[in-house]
Amino acid sequence: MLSHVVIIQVESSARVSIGPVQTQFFELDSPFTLESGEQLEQLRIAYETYGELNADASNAILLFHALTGSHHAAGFNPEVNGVEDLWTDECHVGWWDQFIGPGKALDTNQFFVVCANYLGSCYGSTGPISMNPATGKRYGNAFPRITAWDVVNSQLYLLNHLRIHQLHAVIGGSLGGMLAMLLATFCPNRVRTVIPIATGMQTTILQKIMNFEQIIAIRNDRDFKEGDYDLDQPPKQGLALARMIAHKTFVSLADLERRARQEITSHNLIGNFYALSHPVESYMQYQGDKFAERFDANSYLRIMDLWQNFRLQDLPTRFQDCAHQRYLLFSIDSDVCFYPEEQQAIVEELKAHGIDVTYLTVHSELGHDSFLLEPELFSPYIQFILSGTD
Ligand SMILES: CC(=O)SCCNC(=O)CCNC(=O)[C@H](O)C(C)(C)COP(=O)(O)OP(=O)(O)OC[C@H]1O[C@@H](n2cnc3c(N)ncnc32)[C@H](O)[C@@H]1OP(=O)(O)O
Ligand SMILES: N[C@@H](CCO)C(=O)O
Repeated sequence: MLSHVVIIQVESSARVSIGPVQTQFFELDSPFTLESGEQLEQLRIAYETYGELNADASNAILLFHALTGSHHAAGFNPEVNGVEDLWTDECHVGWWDQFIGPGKALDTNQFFVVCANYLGSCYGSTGPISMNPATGKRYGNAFPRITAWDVVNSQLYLLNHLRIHQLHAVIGGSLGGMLAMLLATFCPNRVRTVIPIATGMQTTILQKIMNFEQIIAIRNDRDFKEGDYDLDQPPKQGLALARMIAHKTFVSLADLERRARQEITSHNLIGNFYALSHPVESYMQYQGDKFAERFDANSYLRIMDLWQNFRLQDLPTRFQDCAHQRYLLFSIDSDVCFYPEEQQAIVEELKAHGIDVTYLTVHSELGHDSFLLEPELFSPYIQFILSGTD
């Protein structure tokens, strides 16, 4: 009965949208040094904010998007300056619109929410499609390798610019959860509450294999040209295949079958020996093609690279400085991208270091992407922990 009431509240607040929002840009006024020691002459971070920062800047929440998301987390943003060519209808409504707004999980009546596009991505932050000041041409393949720390560090500069020295909370799902934990453990004094969702402390062997397959899929596209492709002729087939490889780990098999309409939109032969024979093939092909229209291959490879090499280092030492933090950690029981065992390992590590953790496994039929699609499963708990006083 009680959970029924909660669900009704979330559904009714979900109708209250934050409304029109605009992309903002932060530009660092000096070169940005990457973890590798290499320097980016210019650093630009695209971001959005929702709600108002209070007088003592104590109500800020930093939200990390996942692998292919963007800074556009809530409301309606019809365009992103400079990258219109990668901006599709799918992206107009923020990817966490159901979680952010008045009365929602990240309640903008109380909190100031910041979401920034990853360094290296393709939605407005400096990345492979940006102009290289040294050559006057787009970086493309010349864009350097980046690490998870580089993404986090770039966002710390943004927080400094916004005069936010301590976050009320940092939150993220999937790869975004890894970045949230990285920030929380490497900069413990800047974070009070940590909310990682469906994530892990290091890349698993299965993820490494899946990611490697995707990297090879892009590399093998003849249009890839070792990364020196023309943006007018990008390696769409490789990117589409990469998305198909990944998508089956983001969506449960049962839900994939349900999502695929009983229709095969293209009966094209592959070579002269195989025609699409099942709606799920048609659906997967469509998902791949749709993704190839909205993402840049070099950006995808940079983000894959940082995921492949992700590992939270020196945890025993780092957690010693995190005793003041509290965690709300979520597993999704049908997740085959970040299996619940990975979050259980996080819980054990936190408990071993005396860090306060609330651990919840939500039941979903949808798989890993549940955290993007089912606000009613997460929102009441997020609201509860965010409203806790220090
Ligand atoms: C820049 C941005 O922020 S992009 C938007 C934000 N995105 C992110 O943050 C990434 C995370 N988001 C996602 O991965 C996705 O949006 C999800 C998983 C949450 C939802 O995926 P969707 O593609 O919207 O939904 P779903 O998986 O049900 O697929 C529906 C599509 O498949 C098509 N489809 C269904 N069955 C078939 C079939 N048999 N054959 C061909 N196409 C089919 C539908 O027509 C529909 O097409 P449309 O997207 O053009 O309307
Ligand atoms: N499907 C989401 C989550 C993956 O972790 C994305 O593409 O970003």
